[in-house]
Amino acid sequence: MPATDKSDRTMTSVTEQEALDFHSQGRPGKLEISPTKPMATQRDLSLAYSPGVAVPVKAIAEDPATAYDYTARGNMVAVISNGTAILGLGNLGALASKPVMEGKSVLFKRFADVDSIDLEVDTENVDEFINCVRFLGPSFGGINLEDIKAPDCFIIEQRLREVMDIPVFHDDQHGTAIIAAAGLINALALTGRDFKTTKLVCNGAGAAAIACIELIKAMGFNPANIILCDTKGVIYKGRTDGMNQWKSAHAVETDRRTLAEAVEGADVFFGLSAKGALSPDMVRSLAPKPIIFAMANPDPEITPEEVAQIRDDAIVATGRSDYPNQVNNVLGFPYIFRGALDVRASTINDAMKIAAAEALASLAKEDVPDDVAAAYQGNRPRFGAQYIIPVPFDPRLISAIPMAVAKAAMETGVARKPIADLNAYGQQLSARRDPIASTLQRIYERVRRQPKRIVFAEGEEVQMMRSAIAYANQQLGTAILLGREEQMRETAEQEGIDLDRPGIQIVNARLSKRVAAYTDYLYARLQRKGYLFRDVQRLINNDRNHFAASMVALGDADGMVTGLTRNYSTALEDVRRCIDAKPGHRVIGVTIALCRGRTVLVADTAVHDMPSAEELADIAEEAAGLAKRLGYMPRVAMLAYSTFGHPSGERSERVREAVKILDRRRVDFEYDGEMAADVALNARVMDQYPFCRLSGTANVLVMPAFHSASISTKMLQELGGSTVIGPLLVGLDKSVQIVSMSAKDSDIVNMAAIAAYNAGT
Ligand SMILES: NC(=O)C1=CN([C@@H]2O[C@H](COP(=O)(O)OP(=O)(O)OC[C@H]3O[C@@H](n4cnc5c(N)ncnc54)[C@H](OP(=O)(O)O)[C@@H]3O)[C@@H](O)[C@H]2O)C=CC1
Ligand SMILES: CC(=O)C(=O)O
Ligand SMILES: [Mg+2]
Repeated sequence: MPATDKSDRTMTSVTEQEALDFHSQGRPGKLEISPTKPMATQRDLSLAYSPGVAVPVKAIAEDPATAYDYTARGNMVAVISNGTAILGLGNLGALASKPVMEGKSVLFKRFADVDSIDLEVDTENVDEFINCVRFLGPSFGGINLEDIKAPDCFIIEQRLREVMDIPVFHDDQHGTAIIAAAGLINALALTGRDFKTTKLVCNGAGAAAIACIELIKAMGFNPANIILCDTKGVIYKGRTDGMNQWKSAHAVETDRRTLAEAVEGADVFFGLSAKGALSPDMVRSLAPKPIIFAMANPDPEITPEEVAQIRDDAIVATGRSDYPNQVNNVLGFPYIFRGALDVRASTINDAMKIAAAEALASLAKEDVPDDVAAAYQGNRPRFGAQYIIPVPFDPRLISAIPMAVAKAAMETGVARKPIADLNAYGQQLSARRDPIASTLQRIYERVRRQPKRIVFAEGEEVQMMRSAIAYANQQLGTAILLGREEQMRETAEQEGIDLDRPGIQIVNARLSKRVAAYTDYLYARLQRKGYLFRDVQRLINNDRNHFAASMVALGDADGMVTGLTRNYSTALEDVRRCIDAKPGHRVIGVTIALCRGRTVLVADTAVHDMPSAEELADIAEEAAGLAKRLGYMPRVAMLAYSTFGHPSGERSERVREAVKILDRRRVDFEYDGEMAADVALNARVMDQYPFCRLSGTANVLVMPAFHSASISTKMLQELGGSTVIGPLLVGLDKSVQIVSMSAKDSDIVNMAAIAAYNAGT
């Protein structure tokens, strides 16, 4: 890892502007609420609200346990803070803590499919806080307390645990402790140490630190070998200044008084304090092969680069995602609550915490399979100093941790709804993985291994500049911004965008030495299609799409992304003047729709207006090919309004004929039709056609015409709450992707990554 200073590091992973834009773009903030039941008709309203709602009300009043059947309670966790210890930023108040709490809520959903809402409670008074939270029990299956300063957090958590009958879990304490313990188990094993004789110094004696020390002691770490420090130095027996009962419980007999004295010869340093607290001299004074967990956020007690400048025998972990060995509670809280909720645990006890830590530690020692390697940005990790703990995106976590937690809850008698079939539970857990996340991860990982040069054709657009920077920052390759440099720089300056960074190249079409080559190339293609040489010159000089597509066609770039300033079909026409279909292929658009854990590819969403039977068969082949490249086993449904001949009608004829053509072509994927969308997507409806050749519900839908494809995917996005990616252009001889005019930065970066992926990684 190159040596950079701390501020550089912060800036190279994401810029401050990127962080603000990320939070403000679209709907401000990071989460929204969406209903799980239809609310469309009078009947829906009668069921969901009065009078229907009275029935579950009475049922719950009679038997409170039925609240788990009739309401969202069982999968709902509140993330609650008063903002008195926001990360390592200190007491910045309840309101300022909201971005962190929203973030924790979305991580619950993203990683473990736990629904969550953030609640910021505007009081620093412990009793007021407790009184506010204690009455919220009926709303939630669990309470995740966050970023509340010590010692208040200890009192708050203890009292709430006593009065509430659902898990109350202070994440900064126990989440952190579980992850740190897992990392420690592995780091000790790697350095040949054990819990009994290792000497550990923990800087910080707040929420996270006290809980870490308590957990590792509960796991067998020798209490006499742990020294705790805070802002006043070593916490020794007899100290009175700045003490409280929680610190006193860990005070030791020692004549060391400062952190510098404490760390001398220590094997392990835990930092749960503040940025920069561990000095280079202190690092020097640690024992051979020291273990340094600098866990303060967002900036650690010392950076891995700083340690590397001093010694090369250390195992270093931080709380950040942009260094190896991220010891951060994000690895824990989503999965721990998943397991606790699934068995309706009344609490999260030590046995469940230890089980989670051990499961996490074991996972790091396992071989990393292909689909998991994607989460590691292409560097398949092997258990060792740079990989003591899995990354948060590791898709195995959702199976391993909740299972361990649920089992421990059952074994210790706190599970109110024990799981009878643990195998089935394991499968349910894997099904909760977000499928597109792993698909996109795979794409990003492959591109990182073979970075590509992608032209961002509308380089003067602010969104393109931001996306290009994100593309380069994510080490996907070189982002080439096409446009007038002066204009670009002026806009960049106004918007606070720094274009002079590695991975960004600016190409000014008018000044490019390649203009003549591109003009000759395009003229040769268009001269018999009614274009004069000067028409082509104008296209190359004035039109970014023609210039960019010619760059790609002549190998000056590997792929391109465009579409922000022109509608899809116009941009596609521009590109098609410069680039043909791949020999033997047909150019089509495929949209990826993700809804409720399912991914379906819909085609053709871009090119063919009313495809013939032959064209429908081609579309099926192209879409199935893309599905395979994305790692899916295609099951293609040829859609129509009718199913296997009923109702009969001329419009379904083409689709039926397309199926026969696929039969004749003997294609190597599953397909059938014609069928209606519900037959294709609903297993119970499909069962009514036992002769249907699909082995399961379809994951590729070939639409009978462009209008049905376009209308249905747009409806899915707007009404169905689906995430929709695309249309992805498939079948072109060179790699081009066109975004929609309303694309967000993240859409553009995804499309650029897909263009890079298709460019032959
Ligand atoms: N990686 C992870 O997953 C997590 C990391 N953390 C990080 O741990 C840190 C503490 O968080 P938390 O426990 O919630 O906060 P608290 O406010 O509860 O505790 C902070 C503790 O740090 C001590 N401290 C602060 N600055 C220094 C310093 N320069 N030298 C020595 N001690 C210092 C304080 O000392 P005193 O008692 O004297 O005031 C206090 O004991 C934060 O940086 C936070 O981001 C927290 C949770 C999870
Ligand atoms: C990670 C976390 O919860 C913290 O730093 O506070
Ligand atoms: Mg926290």
